[in-house]
Amino acid sequence: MWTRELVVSAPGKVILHGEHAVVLGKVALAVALDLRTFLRLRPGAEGRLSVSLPGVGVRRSWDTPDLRALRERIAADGDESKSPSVEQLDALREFAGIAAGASAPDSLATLAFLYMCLAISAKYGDVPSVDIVVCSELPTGAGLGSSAAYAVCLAAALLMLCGAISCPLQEGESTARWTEEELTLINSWAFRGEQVIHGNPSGVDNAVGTWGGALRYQAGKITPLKRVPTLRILLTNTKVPRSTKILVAGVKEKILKFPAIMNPVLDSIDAISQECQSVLEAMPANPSAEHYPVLEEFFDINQHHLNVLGVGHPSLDRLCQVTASHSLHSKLTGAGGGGCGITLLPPGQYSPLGIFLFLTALGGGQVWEQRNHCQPCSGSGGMGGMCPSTAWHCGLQCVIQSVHLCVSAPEGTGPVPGAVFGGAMAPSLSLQWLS
Ligand SMILES: Nc1ncnc2c1ncn2[C@@H]1O[C@H](COP(=O)(O)OP(=O)(O)OP(=O)(O)O)[C@@H](O)[C@H]1O
Ligand SMILES: C[C@@](O)(CCO)CC(=O)[O-]
Ligand SMILES: [Mg+2]
Repeated sequence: MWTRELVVSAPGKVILHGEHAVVLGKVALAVALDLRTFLRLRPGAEGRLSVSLPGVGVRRSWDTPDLRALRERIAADGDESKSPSVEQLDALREFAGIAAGASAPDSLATLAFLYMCLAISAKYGDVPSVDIVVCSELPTGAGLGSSAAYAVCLAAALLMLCGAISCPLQEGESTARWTEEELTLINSWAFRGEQVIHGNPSGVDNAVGTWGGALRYQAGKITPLKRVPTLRILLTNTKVPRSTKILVAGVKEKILKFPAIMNPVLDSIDAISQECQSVLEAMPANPSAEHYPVLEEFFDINQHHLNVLGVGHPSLDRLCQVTASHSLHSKLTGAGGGGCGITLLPPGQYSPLGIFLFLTALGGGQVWEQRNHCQPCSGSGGMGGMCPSTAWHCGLQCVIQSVHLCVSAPEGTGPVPGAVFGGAMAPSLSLQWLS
């Protein structure tokens, strides 16, 4: 099908409002981040399928006849148009030597890979003889949609290998994207990958990973936001590990235990998302300061709600306290329980140096982190050709916290180090040549 190596890449995301409530059908607002996951595809030895996931320490290789036989075995245990069944996942675990109930990153990543590979090839084609490497700029399990970006890349690559979607990249082109129809199919399979990793995903993360940009998501309905103002958001990684699957299950339990208490909280989060959307769409491209107090209050109220749902963490409380002492407002983003928080930065008030100075209080010293880039390049870097180059945010070495500044539009206030999210700049799923 192709002669040169290909790279599929998908963005991570930040949820502004609506995490957890969106699982129960409420509205969420989310934007794509310019931190991406990259999947490299290379033709493999005939009859072998190899996968390497350096971010989670996986390196596996299987004979394709064995995978075909496994595929036949699990076909009877599930409906191909439906979600992965317990029986199918049990059979895949047994095949891969994964203990029942294992939820370590490597186990879930391998299971999602096997499920998607076999389910997609059963429906559209044959098990491919291919070499796959996935690496990411996103921290794993920190609320930035690493699982969804992984699932989106896998879905796109496997569907393309099986001929269910085109290979849109032509010689002479550097980057290509799939059609809306193809993206819809990719998104639906990425959702299934998320089901393997998350248990009960809403679908918002894979939607952002597929389409990029800024969007409103509710019960499977994806609506791009009409106008996205330039917002500066500070992204702070508490580095406290957590699992979205466990946090989502915990919220479900709480709702079942106290429905009369918890349902109004979910309704209130829904209202925050909707009000926030109205404010964002009413803001001009370069927003004046008057809208910020409202957005800040939304952050505060939602953060309290998320604590009520049981997905807070002392590290996130600390982020809120430290930023509040500088009159800034923060909330968790993604599943919570640690991971990342976001802080709204009103225009013109803080320079990167100013932010560095007050955030030292959070980390007790150095707060900026070396960011790993794994842009596709022709070098023979550590990740099998996806050469990880490095850059220092603001030139300051960092040990404890990772911080990204985000803006949503290229005409934002000067070159800001770190991540860019939202609107026109937010890149969607894409396909490139490796060299
Ligand atoms: N680069 C990667 N390679 C392979 N698997 C990955 C990669 N990144 C994430 N994963 C899989 O996704 C899991 C983390 O997903 P999880 O949903 O808990 O966190 P997240 O997606 O980063 O955060 P959130 O869901 O809150 O946005 C890991 O345990 C691993 O199985
Ligand atoms: C916590 C959650 O709402 C967002 C995780 O990024 C889960 C989901 O929507 O699938
Ligand atoms: Mg996830």
